[in-house]
Amino acid sequence: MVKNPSSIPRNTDQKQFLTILSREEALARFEAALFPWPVPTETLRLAEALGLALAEDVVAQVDVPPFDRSNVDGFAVRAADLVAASDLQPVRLTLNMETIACGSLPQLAVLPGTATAIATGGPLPRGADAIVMVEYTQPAEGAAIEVWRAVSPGQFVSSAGSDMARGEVVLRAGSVIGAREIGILAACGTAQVTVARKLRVAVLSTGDELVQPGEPLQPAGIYDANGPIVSAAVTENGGEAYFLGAFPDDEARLETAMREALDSHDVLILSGGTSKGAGDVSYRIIGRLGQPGIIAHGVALKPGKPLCLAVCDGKPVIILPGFPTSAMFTFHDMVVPILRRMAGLPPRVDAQTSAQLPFRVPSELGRTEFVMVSLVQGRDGLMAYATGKGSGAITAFAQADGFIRIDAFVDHLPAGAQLPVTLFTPQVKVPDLVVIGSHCTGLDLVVGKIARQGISVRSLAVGSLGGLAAAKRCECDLAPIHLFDPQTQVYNTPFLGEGMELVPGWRRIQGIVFRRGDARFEDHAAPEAVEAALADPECMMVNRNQGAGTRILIDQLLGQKRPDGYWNQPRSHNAVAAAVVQKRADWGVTIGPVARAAGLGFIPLTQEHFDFALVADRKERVAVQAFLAALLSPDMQEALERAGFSRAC
Ligand SMILES: Nc1nc2c(c(=O)[nH]1)N[C@H]1C(S)=C(S)[C@@H](COP(=O)(O)OP(=O)(O)OC[C@H]3O[C@@H](n4cnc5c(N)ncnc54)[C@H](O)[C@@H]3O)O[C@H]1N2
Ligand code: MOO
Repeated sequence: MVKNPSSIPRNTDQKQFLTILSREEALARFEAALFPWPVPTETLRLAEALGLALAEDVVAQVDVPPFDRSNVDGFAVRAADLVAASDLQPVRLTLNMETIACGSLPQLAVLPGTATAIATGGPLPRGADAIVMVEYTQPAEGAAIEVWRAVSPGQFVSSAGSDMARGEVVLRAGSVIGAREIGILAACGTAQVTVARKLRVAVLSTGDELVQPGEPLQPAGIYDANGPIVSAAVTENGGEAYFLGAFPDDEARLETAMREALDSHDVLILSGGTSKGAGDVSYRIIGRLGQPGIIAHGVALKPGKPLCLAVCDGKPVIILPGFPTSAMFTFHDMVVPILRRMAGLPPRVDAQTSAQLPFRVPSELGRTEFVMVSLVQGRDGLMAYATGKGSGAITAFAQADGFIRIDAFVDHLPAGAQLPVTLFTPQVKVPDLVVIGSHCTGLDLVVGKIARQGISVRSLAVGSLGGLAAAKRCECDLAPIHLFDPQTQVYNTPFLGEGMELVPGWRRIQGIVFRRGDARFEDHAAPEAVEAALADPECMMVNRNQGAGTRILIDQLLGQKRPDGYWNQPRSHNAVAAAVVQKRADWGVTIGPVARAAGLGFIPLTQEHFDFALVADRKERVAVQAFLAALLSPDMQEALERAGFSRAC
């Protein structure tokens, strides 16, 4: 990050920055500098070894089962005695005077013409070669049984070593120990195993602006998301994360922290400060930490270009880009394979599926681009909606089902392209209800209610027109819309396509927001307030983007006027409120609930209709019915009113 204007780097400061390598080249160089790496091992009790990889092959020290064992309750016999046994001609066998239970050692041999009672799991007595099930016998006079079934030799007997034989390799080095592996080890009497010990990974965030979650956010502060993300991702991939905190861009302090981290850990992962800002110091420190130092700084990846990979005296040091989505993506794509190999774990296997793009996806030439996507079921298969809000947005990664890859020399993918999608989860999880269109905090209330009923909902914010297009293609159940038709002066209904029905939602009051106490607005009606704002050259507005319903309203208010701030055109209601709260603007237009939540003054302008275009074909689906019932329920109507929305009459 850049601290102050005087520290913005001039060209001469930048010669050491970013020699961009391809992803493959960067990985190959990193691996060549790091491996062979002596996997650190430790010997642990079985229960402690869960999730770790075996460092050595495990050889069975005993036979399993250790003796020939009966698999059923019945009688140990000699098969030859029963060759002629049948329903009509049962064979009589004399009983030996013992019963072999589990754990009891047989004392008497089974001689021709005799049988010994035996339980499931009991050791086979000398002389016997098969078991006859108790169901095919009945007691006979004089301590004997009658048997009316023949048995073959070995029937219902597991012979010693048939499961695992002494000396056999039962688990190979590299196997990850789960419940099944623990079963194998316990069954052959192994109490301790030598495993690759968990990698000790030091995690450190950098940036003057970073504030730890739970602390108050100062002006221009940002909560440290990367620290917790990277720590959790290290743990998820079998490492032991040590989060050392967020450090300001102070070269001396950071260097001390990095040296200490490297002394006591196997790996050091930082985030932030890898790009071009003069405050970006961590990569400079690496040069002094050990040989060979930086291996790659700059990878032709999007997101993730400023990734920095280094090896300092045998230990990897990685600087992830500061933007959380870039940090998460580069960690999963470039760092996880290295960590797993260092930890003796097998490579991660990502599941794949195939899906179609609903929209054209532009891409930057020269960088392999990874675009996060959310999957929904379309008419002819899965559709992949890009969830991109830029690498600064954390939800792009968190809400995605997977990602698509766009080659470096492709500048866009056309709408309708069928592509492989790499999944973040082992299987595609198609949600019960899909809502695509405009977003509103009121929608969160309804979705929350049905989610508590166990219905999974995917809600994608692509704007009203994007929602209608998805509804037309049958990719969603409901499209939330708020579109005003100036010709008919009617909201939403004129925009419905074939096969769609209107489900009334709620009304949102659009109004002018201002900071309380501003005499240009306080206690004025809208026309006077706008007049006062336009008359004052110091008064700064914040606009909305083209295509937003709110923008139509603002244009009506302004007529031909273009006051200062007109070209600041954020894309959301909340951004308008934030601009006014933070004094980057003095007024703007947003909806009542957002104004109220931001503590701003509010002059109502008009009521906007927020409704749903329902895909009629999907109306009878259980999840759709649950949504409609939740929407109409009296408690939901009350909750919407409490949040500042009014009923659709
Ligand atoms: N002139 C150029 N500027 C930038 C370039 C470029 O090539 N030329 N690359 C851009 C790219 S791509 C990325 S990615 C970012 C990464 O920059 P840094 O790694 O130097 O990261 P910072 O500047 O420190 O921070 C960027 C951004 O992320 C926020 N951040 C940082 N750490 C955290 C954290 N732990 N938790 C949450 N958010 C964090 C930080 O506040 C900034 O908003 O650079 C572009 N710039
Ligand atoms: O490459 Mo950066 O990581 O996209 O924002």
